[in-house]
Amino acid sequence: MDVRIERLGVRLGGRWVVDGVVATPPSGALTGLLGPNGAGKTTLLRLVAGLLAPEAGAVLLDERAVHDVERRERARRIALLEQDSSSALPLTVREVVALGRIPHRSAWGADPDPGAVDVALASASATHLADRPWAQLSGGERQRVHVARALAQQPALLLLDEPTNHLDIAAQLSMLDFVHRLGADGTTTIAALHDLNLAATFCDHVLVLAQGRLVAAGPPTDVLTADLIHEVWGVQADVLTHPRTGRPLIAWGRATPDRRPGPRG
Ligand SMILES: Nc1ncnc2c1ncn2[C@@H]1O[C@H](COP(=O)(O)OP(=O)(O)OP(=O)(O)O)[C@@H](O)[C@H]1O
Repeated sequence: MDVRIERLGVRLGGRWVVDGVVATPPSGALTGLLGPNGAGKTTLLRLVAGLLAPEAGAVLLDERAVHDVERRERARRIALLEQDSSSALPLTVREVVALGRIPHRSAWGADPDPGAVDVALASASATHLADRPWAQLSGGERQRVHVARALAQQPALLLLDEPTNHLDIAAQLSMLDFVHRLGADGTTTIAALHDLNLAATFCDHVLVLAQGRLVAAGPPTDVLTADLIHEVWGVQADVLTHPRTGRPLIAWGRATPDRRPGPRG
């Protein structure tokens, strides 16, 4: 799916928390949405999903404003994994993941891809949890299931808010690798991530937000420089080159105590 973000802005609590963002995340690729706490990442994802109405600008999906896309089509084509979306559902894990298939079912309940739930469970390293009661899972287990439910939806646009939260390192790597490979089928993914090394390893493109504004965009190798990291996060870092992947490899130094992160310029 093609996504175009045009001078997008919204105020919450009287403050512009997304402010004049212009971006075109590449289609069929994984874009990392980066920025300090409170930068506006979640708000931007909700605007792109059409869950929040902008006060300025627009989000265009395949050249149509997201609010003009009919609800059922949105439910089928856009998946949003929200942060800490927990609930006490009296369901098994397999049943929770199957909720992601509802928009695809025919009027009489048939699923056009009966294997989708199993593929999604495997992609989120959650196959072994399939028959467990959802309510009894640990935080990381629940996060795997949330990711699996979003993947089961087989969306054209996948929006992930901190999908690696609570996951152990093996689950983080295999999930991001799977999500990256979805691009080959044309899925456009935007993932808010805090781990800049994971973003550097898996993302084709990154958008960096600070105080609601877009301060940098492009391939991680161009964007994730020591200067940018210092300006946005107020942290000293050495940016090396990964010996195998050629991607940036960030070695952390110290936070600069009196540095307030903010937009560049
Ligand atoms: N309903 C609301 N009313 C007022 N302010 C809000 C509301 N929702 C979010 N904000 C503020 O908007 C700013 C952006 O929040 P958002 O959740 O988008 O940031 P984020 O980049 O996702 O942060 P984090 O990395 O901490 O998850 C924050 O300062 C937050 O306090």
